[in-house]
Amino acid sequence: MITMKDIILEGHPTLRKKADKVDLPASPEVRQLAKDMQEFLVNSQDEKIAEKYGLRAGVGIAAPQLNESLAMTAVLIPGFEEGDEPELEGIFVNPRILSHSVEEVCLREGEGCLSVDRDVPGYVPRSARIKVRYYDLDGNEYVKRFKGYPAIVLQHEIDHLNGILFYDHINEKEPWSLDDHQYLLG
Ligand SMILES: CNC(=O)c1cccc(C)c1Nc1nc(N2CCN(c3ccccc3Cl)CC2)nc(N2CSC[C@H]2C(=O)NC)n1
Ligand code: NI
Repeated sequence: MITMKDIILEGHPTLRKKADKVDLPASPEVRQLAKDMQEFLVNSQDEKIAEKYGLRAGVGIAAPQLNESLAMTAVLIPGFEEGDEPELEGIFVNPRILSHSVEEVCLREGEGCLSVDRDVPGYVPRSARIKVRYYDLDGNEYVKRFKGYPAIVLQHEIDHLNGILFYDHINEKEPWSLDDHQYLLG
């Protein structure tokens, strides 16, 4: 199982690389990596398992964070109530943002990242709505639109595939400022 020692931290060069495209249909190794990434997210969100193994909770993880420079990310955003089906769950292979809104949203509390083990305060402006083309492990193509928290999480994870970290987007001079096309979420 993946634990925090497997997740590389800022300063590691792989986090700043553009990840390679995944050959599809995916090899058994890539399928196993995808499975391990999904399992990590489930474990990280389970209070008992997270506590037992010292896992930081996440709703997304990208292969480069495991020092695998591959364009693949796993997302698991739980539903609002216990027992609800997830708000978003899946493996996104070779994702590409095809178009996005001018309007931007920020998480009210800022963002955290499994590869950044410090607090970096400030709003992280992201497109409020995105249209994403991606593939599944068998090579089937999908084009879907996302908004709200799922859109934020997907942009955070797709950034990892392009060597971008969340704090690259924070306004250095006024980290908690918003201009007139930026809104708070949540
Ligand atoms: C500095 N202030 C903050 O971080 C911050 C502070 C407060 C609130 C938010 C909302 C913040 N922001 C933030 N909180 C999250 N989690 C909230 C808790 N949750 C979780 C925790 C426990 C069980 C199950 C779950 Cl689900 C896991 C996810 N996740 C992200 N990000 C940024 S996009 C990718 C995503 C990610 O997975 N990061 C590791 N940001
Ligand atoms: Ni991250």
